[in-house]
Amino acid sequence: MTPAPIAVALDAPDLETAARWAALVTPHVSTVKVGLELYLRYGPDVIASVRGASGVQVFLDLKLHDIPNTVAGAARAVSRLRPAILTVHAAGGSAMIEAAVESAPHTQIAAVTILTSLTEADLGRIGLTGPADEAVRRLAALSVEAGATALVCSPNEVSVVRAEVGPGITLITPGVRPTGAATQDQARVATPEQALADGADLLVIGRPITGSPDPGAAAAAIAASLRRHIP
Ligand SMILES: O=C(O)c1cc(=O)[nH]c(=O)n1[C@@H]1O[C@H](COP(=O)(O)O)[C@@H](O)[C@H]1O
Repeated sequence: MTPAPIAVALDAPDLETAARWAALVTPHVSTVKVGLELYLRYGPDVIASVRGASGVQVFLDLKLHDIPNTVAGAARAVSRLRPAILTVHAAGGSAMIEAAVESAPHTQIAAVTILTSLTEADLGRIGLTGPADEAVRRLAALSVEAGATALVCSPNEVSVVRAEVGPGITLITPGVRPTGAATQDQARVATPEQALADGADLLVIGRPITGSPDPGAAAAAIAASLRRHIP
């Protein structure tokens, strides 16, 4: 069976746990995601550990956000690890996104638009007044113009972003919660089935899978539900 278009967020405190989660979920999902917690603790070695024998696609979520020269150097430094995807913050601007794209030619650069943990009230407080989907649409357009071929947004904005950027861009949505699951610190959320139906290409799901007593079974259940809803 083809693995489901899910990136499991391996937000673990230690490498052994992350590698165990990765081994349990890789039969069911296309991708595993390494974020700041693991990378800052273990560095580049973490990539090989979670890739394991399966050779699953690794998404390196470092959310780079700095001046173009610094981001270029950082993207170059991690591109030798050959992550399939690397995140940068869209709010770093066009030149910064271009620098990342040029410095990591074998990695897909994904621009994070507006964090899924932010409400519209939070956005107002940081000076981004107006509906979240308008800010997300604007950042999405800017990022694609700068050469990003993937975008990160919440499932609530995915249809607006798809209409803006067309079919060729990979849309990645965190803020995904199966029906009844706790929202935790996520603010703009939807179910996996809804996110996919609205046009997402890859769903980022962490705690609803890794917080389960059996992460392999939790990943398999979500994958099966996606197959039932979207053939
Ligand atoms: O870039 C991301 O992956 C990301 C962007 C965003 O806007 N929101 C967001 O939650 N994420 C990441 O997606 C994962 C979500 O994890 P859960 O909330 O546990 O499903 C975490 O690893 C976050 O770092």
